[in-house]
Amino acid sequence: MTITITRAVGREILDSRGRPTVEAELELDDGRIVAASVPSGASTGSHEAVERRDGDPARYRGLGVRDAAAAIGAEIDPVLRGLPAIGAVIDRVLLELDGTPGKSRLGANAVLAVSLAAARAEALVAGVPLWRHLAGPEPLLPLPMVNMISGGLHAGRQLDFQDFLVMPVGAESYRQALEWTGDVHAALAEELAARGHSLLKADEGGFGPALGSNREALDVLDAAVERAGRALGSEIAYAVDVASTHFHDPAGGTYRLRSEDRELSASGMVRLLERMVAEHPVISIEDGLAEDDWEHWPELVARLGDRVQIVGDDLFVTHPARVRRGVETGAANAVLVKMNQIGTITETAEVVELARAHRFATVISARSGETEDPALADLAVGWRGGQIKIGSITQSERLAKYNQLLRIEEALGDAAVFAGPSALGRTS
Ligand SMILES: C=C(OP(=O)(O)O)C(=O)O
Ligand SMILES: [Mg+2]
Repeated sequence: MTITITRAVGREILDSRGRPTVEAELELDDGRIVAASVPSGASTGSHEAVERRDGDPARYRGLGVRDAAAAIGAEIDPVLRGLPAIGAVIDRVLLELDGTPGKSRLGANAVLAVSLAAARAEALVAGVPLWRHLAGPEPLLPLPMVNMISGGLHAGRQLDFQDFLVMPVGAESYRQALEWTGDVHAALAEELAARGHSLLKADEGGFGPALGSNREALDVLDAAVERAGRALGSEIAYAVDVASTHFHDPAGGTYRLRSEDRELSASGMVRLLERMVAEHPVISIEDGLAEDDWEHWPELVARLGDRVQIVGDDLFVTHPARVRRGVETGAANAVLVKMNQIGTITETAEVVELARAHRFATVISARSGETEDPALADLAVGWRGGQIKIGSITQSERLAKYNQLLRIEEALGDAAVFAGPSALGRTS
C-alpha cells in the first residue's frame, strides 16, 4: 500500500549561531509525522542556491526565514497532498514548483527542508533507518575530518585560513577515529593554555586563538598530536580549509594574507601551500584558490594533487555543471558536498555519483550554522561518501552527527566497514 503525504508545514527555528533557519514537517496518511531542518553557511560561495531571508530589519536583523517557512504551508503543502512519500518524486515536484535555477522563488532553505523530510519519510515507510535505506547492501562509515582550530569568517578573521582539521588516518574503526580525535582535542586545549592562548571557541566549536600565522596553527597542532601520544602523519594527518575566496581580490587576482601582511599572486599561493605540505602532514587542502580562479586550480593539482586531496567547496558549490567543469579542466580531485548549496537530496546524491564516476573523492559536509538534525551522518554512510566534515566535537549540533555515526557503527556490528585514507582524493 502506498503511503501518501497529507500535510506539509514549515516553521522558523534557530541554528547553532542563534540565527533563524527552516524546519519542515510532513504528515503521512498513516498518522506518522517526520521533520527535518536545514543548515546555513557563513563563508558561502557566490554560486550557491539561494537561501531565502525575509530582509525585515525588525526581526533577527533581516535574517528571519518566516516567509520561506510559510511557503511550505502555503505553496508546497497543496501540491504535496496525496503524493506518495517517495523522496525522488517529491524532489521533482519541488523543482517544478520553484522553477528557478537557484531555488530563489521558494528558497533553497524551504525546498531542502521538505526534500530531506521526504527522504526521511520514505525510509520510515520502508521501516529502516535513513542510512540503511540509502545504502543498500554496502554502507560505509566515513573517515572524519575534524575541526581543531578556526580562523577566517568563523573566528573573526584571527587567522586567514578558515579551518585546521585532523584526520585520524591510522584508525581502524570510526569509534577509534573519534577516540583519537578526542585525545588530540584535549591535548590541544592543554597546549594552547600552556602557550598562554585563549580557549574560546569559534562557530563550529574549534578553538579560535589569536595566533600569529597560519603556520603557527599547524605548529601548535603538531605539539598537540605529540602531547596526545599519536604518530604525526601515519596516525593523525591534517586537512586545511583555506577558504581563500574570502581573502581573494578578484579585481587584482591577488590573495591578501592579513596575519602575515602579504599579498600573493595565485602562483604565490600555490607555492605557499606546497611549503605547508612539505613542513606538516597536510593531506587535504580545500579552496586553496578562490571560487572563480579556474585558471590556477589545475596548477595546484599539478603541483600537489598526486599526494594531496585538492577539494573544491566554493569552487563547485555542489553543482553538477561546476563539478563537470572541474573534471574537464583537472581543477581538483575531490568535491565538498553540502546539500544546501544545491537544495534537494536527489540533486545532492547525483553530485556524489557524478564525482564518483570521475574518480573524484567526496567529503560530505555540514555548514558553520547547524541544527540538531543528524541526517548528514546517514547520508554520508548511505551514499558511501568516504569522508565527513562536521566541525568540532564539542557542540551538540555537531555531536548529533558524530554520535549518530557511533550508533550506525554499532548497528552494523561485524559488518561495519570504515573508510580509511583510501577515501582521499588523489590525481594519478
Ligand atoms: C563549512 C564551511 O563553512 P560555511 O558553512 O560557513 O560555508 C566551509 O567553508 O567548508
Ligand atoms: Mg569550505
